[in-house]
Amino acid sequence: MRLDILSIFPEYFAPLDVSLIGKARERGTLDVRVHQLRDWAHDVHRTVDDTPYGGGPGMVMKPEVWGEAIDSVIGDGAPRMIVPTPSGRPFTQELAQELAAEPWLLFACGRYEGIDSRVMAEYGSRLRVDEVSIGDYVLAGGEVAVLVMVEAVGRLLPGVLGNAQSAVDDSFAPGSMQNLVEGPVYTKPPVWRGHEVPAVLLSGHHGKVARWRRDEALRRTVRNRPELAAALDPETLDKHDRKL
Ligand SMILES: O=C(OCc1ccccc1)c1cn[nH]c1
Repeated sequence: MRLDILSIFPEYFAPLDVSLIGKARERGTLDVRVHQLRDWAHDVHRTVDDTPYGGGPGMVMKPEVWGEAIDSVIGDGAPRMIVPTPSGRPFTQELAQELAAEPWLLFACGRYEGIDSRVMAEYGSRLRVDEVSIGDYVLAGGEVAVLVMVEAVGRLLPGVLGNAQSAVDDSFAPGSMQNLVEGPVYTKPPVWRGHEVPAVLLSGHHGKVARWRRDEALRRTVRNRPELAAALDPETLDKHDRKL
């Protein structure tokens, strides 16, 4: 997968050189290219923003700079374009899986009050353009949201995660974990400061362990995410039972 990221703070993406993503890059699974948006701002101050039409506080990112930058980065190619913004569609594990199947993603990091809307309109006629929100809060810019999405997508790529199975069992993963969060996890020692690991997990009885995990996942979902639990139809609950 090729990833292009356009930002006025390319240094935000140094973390992509480490850990899982770093290894995927070394392996060639991921080809990440970070670009300084200001390289396409030609005035002496390399200005990328201006005051908003209609008035109001803050600044808006200029369409000309974005147009030149995107044209230069994509040529006549057609990546899927993702623009992080609080007003976007929710980023979910399902969308992460969808993006993980894309051969080429272009992330446009907005700052200030956002990017002139005509940029998304201009490229929307030629590319799949999605404005995406990672949550209902406002950040200073899209960079951190891109780091979140790149990690969520990158870990789903073949060979990136040590154990491919663990992605299948992720919280929210479509299929048996849809609308469910994962339950508690444990490792050695069997007793720590008087706290014992639930006996079923030491029983070696895989059916009982799977059922216990499903029940704990349900319990935690009801406690922490009642709105998801409400979405669990009896069929899903039953499937868990049948699956076990
Ligand atoms: O703040 C965010 O993106 C940066 C941004 C982009 C455009 C205008 C203001 C801020 C964001 C919050 N959830 N998901 C994304």
